[in-house]
Amino acid sequence: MSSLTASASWQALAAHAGLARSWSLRDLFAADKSRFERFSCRFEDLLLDYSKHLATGETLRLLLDLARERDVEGWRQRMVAGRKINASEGRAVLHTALRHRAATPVVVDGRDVMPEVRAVLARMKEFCEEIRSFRRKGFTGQNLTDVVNIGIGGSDLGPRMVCEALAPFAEPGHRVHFVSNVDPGDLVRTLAGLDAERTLFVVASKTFTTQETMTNAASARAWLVERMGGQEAAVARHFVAVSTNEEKVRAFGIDPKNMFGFWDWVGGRYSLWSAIGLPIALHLGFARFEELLDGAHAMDRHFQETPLERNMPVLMGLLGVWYTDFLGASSHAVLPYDQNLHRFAAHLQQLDMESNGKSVDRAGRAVDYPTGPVVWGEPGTNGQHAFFQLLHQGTSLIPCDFLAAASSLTPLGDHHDKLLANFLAQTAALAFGKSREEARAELARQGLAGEALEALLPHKVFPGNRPSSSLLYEKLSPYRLGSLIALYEHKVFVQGVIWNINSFDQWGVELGKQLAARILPALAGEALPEPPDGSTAGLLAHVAALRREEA
Ligand SMILES: O=P(O)(O)OC[C@H]1O[C@H](O)[C@H](O)[C@@H](O)[C@@H]1O
Repeated sequence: MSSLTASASWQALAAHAGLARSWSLRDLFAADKSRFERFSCRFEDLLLDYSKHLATGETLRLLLDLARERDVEGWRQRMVAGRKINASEGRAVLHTALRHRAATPVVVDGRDVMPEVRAVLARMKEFCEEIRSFRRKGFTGQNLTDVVNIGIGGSDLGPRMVCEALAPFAEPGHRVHFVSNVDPGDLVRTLAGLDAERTLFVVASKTFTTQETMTNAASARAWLVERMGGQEAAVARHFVAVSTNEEKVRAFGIDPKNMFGFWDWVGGRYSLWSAIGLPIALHLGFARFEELLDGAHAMDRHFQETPLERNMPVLMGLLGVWYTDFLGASSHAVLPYDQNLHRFAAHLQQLDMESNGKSVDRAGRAVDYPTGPVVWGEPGTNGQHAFFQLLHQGTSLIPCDFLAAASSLTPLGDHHDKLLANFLAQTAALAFGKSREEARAELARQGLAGEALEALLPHKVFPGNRPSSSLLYEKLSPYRLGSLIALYEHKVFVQGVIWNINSFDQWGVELGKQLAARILPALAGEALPEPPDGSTAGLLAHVAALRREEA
């Protein structure tokens, strides 16, 4: 047994979970008229309603015991103080410094990192103003109207999600595009609609070695140079880089004066607050980017300063642990009833699954408890007409997060009321279901009786007790979005601490990269130094045969 599963608080939760299986949310609400007040928490205009969870006051008490026993408060302090909590890479974890808006220092290895952070922000601001005012022109003197971000993973998902979410705040004049996939279709289709003379490329890569990004960047550069009559000098006017690796940026042919730096203490999936957020600032204006940082900083302070009982990321993290480790859930759905957030789940997938998809603890020992769940989701109401059937009547327990704004950024007739009615209805339907008796009475009202009624009845029952959190805010804004993203970052952190894993490395993505590099020559018809496994060999042979047929 690991020290976690052997701990008193874990054992108490395991015993308590036995009781949870007989609870009904209808009964829990009936027994406590103030359940909503007791099981909700506020941060500014953001409300977390966690009353529709399979949890009692005792559950929360035991989960908070677990959090204290695992020293969530100590780890939190170590993270923001710049201690090297990413031990397998020997790095500090300081995305909070990127949005640190106070005048106080943040020290790593005895050095205050804030002057550098502010210096890069100042350069980003200046660059944004030059581009947005059209003072900085393209090589042929044209206005630069289109920005293409070339990056993948953390160098794509965060900025892309934020640009999509905050598009209603964008001022006209500049369009932002994102290219991530090495599939030629991504770059080819994006470039097809663009005029090279008016296009600025942002090559975004922490390492500046990622195969997809380097391949896309090289092809984009070739496209540009060709359209500029072979003049390499055009690259300096049309390419900037965002990276931690100046040497590789230089080797690629981008002058470091066109580079925006960041640091090894920023994880890729936590990097949208750094210069990786440049496309956000170019799209929305630098002031909006700063509002995003402000919102995240406010959530950082809430996370650091609020007692665990009322601490939103702590509560969300603990409820996730409750379902994953004690009630057998293996997935978690994120369902924004806010179309602006249509890429939110995609960003959270990397944030959560790359952080907590681990099966060894900090010391490298195999864990004997489930860790990070599969995170997935789509915006409502679309999901209702697709996969909600399984949420309501399937055999899996899938806790859900619903996110909704009280008011729309783009109001139109009664659309938003209908959106909210659906959000409220779905969370209630999941929690309270429809009993056999209710279904029977409904069918009888519809004129059914006897065998026909009995045959249909089981299909019409909704078991309920399907848990959800609701996150309700006034209206999406750069500030509110910043705080929502930071909320999830800290939720993931809390869970990583409980599970005693390093949430900040990602060794699991390396093997596939190594094998792809080994296999690549075979696709160009070269013999491999070592024969691949039988399946790979068979698939390669089939690719070759299909290509021969095509030729
Ligand atoms: O920014 P880059 O160095 O190009 O990395 C891009 C992405 O690829 C890697 O394989 C990691 O899995 C991600 O964490 C990272 O965000």
